[in-house]
Amino acid sequence: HFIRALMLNIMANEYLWSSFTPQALLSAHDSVAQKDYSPVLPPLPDDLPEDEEAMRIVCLVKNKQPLGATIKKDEKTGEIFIARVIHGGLADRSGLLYPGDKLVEVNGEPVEGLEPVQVIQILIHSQGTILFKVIPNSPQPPTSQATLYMRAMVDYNPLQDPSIPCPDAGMAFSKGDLLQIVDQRDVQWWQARLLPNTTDCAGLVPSPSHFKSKKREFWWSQSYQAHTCIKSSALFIFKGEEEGAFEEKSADAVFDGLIAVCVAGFRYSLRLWRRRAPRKRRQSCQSCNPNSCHSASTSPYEEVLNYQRNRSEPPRLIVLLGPSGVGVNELRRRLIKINPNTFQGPIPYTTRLPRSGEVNGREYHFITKELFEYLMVNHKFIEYGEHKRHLYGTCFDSIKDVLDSGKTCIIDIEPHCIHAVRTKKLKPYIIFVKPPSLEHMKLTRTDAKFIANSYFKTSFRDEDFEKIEEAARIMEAQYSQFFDCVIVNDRLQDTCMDLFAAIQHAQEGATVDTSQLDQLR
Ligand SMILES: Nc1ncnc2c1ncn2[C@@H]1O[C@H](COP(=O)(O)OP(=O)(O)OP(=O)(O)O)[C@@H](O)[C@H]1O
Repeated sequence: HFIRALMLNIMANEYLWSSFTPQALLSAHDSVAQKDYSPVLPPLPDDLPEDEEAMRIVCLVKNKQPLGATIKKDEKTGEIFIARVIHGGLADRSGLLYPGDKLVEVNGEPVEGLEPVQVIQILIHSQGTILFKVIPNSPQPPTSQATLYMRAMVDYNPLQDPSIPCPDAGMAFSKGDLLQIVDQRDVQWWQARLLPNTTDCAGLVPSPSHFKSKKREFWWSQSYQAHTCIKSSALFIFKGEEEGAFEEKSADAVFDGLIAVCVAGFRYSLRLWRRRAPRKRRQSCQSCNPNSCHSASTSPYEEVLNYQRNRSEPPRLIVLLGPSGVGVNELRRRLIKINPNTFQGPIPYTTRLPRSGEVNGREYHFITKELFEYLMVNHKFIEYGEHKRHLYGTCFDSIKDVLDSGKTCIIDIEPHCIHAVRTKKLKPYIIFVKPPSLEHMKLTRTDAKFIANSYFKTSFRDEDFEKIEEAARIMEAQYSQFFDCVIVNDRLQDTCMDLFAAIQHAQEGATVDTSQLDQLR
């Protein structure tokens, strides 16, 4: 006979036994009392019959920690077994209860013929100590599994999932959450912890295979839309009636206050294009590029690694995105203006001829239409479009040039281009610039001007703030799983500081001069 006893604390009111499904949750709140035992426990039974099967007796004393196990009934034999031991729970840490162990008695009451829910009731109504008598499952080989880290691409709520074996043992998560996958032995149900709380008891989450087999069920609030690629002919085009609102370069000068290399015309053209009603414009995109499609799947998770930058590596690409008018360009411009040796934007490509004073490779890379189209069909652009019959585009090579120079490349993109930049090489750090409350927008944007649909700079009206807020909500609902950081653009100076700190964090290991922080004010 193999008998082991363990004195554990349990508190009855902390039980999670709320599941009354056939595979009911067996979860008590207890912990190994390593040191002091209170109350003093009764002696272990010494009158065990000689012919009894090998048994293990586990004596528990209630406290606040979860037992972390589930039970289920064998429908054929009526026997009750431990179905699952949850990683990090007491059962797991004690090493005394294993999946497959047959439950014989709880507090001296035989469980034979009982339903799992009745077993749970015994536990709920138990005071002080609880004695489990189990017939151990055959010894299980120790498992050595690598811990995986995943980013959730969907929201999940176990309480709305009819397929989970035990909702109370499930773990809810939201898009963008980081999960530590601690147990993948069950192909359908993984065990995971929600980072950064690595000491918590794990919970059940659906595995990707489960997701595949259950993807039609309602609990996946799947708002992610796989990117649709368009043919190279689908450029965004400024037609006659929109032309002439500004001379492109002078408009940059008006808007940005400086005509710098980093704020060249494509940016402005792109912003004009973005002003067009979505139904009028057609998106260009890059997501068919095989190098960038790895993340555009409909998998519920995406594997991630802890990033520790090697100093010999180029800095990560910094991507800003946010609803139009929230201040993305203002923030990018300020960062680059104050730290031109640290930050830079990519030089755009264009098919138009250089104007007086413009230098190839400074304001733009001036190239032929044939070359532009060649680059386009070969997925070399993140975004591209046509303005006044000239093509403009942001090319991956321009980003690479900045990164190779050791500077941090900052770009701002439309959210549908996220997939294009999410490559292992660029390791983009995606920062969502979020508007503050309507009230704060009104307070802080009193002197601000933005480009309205008419393409003329104008002051913000209340309805513009409402549109920004609504656009931010939609963007967040659809793309938040890709955000590495969210920064609320309330007071401009504070936002600049936050942005600077976030970029510094992203480039951990990089030499970002913090003495420049004051200049951002
Ligand atoms: N935190 C802020 N406080 C006050 N004014 C701000 C703040 N952020 C931005 N602004 C001002 O709001 C206006 C619009 O900002 P900006 O042009 O950067 O918007 P955007 O997000 O880049 O939009 P788009 O890309 O559509 O042009 C500018 O006048 C800018 O100076």
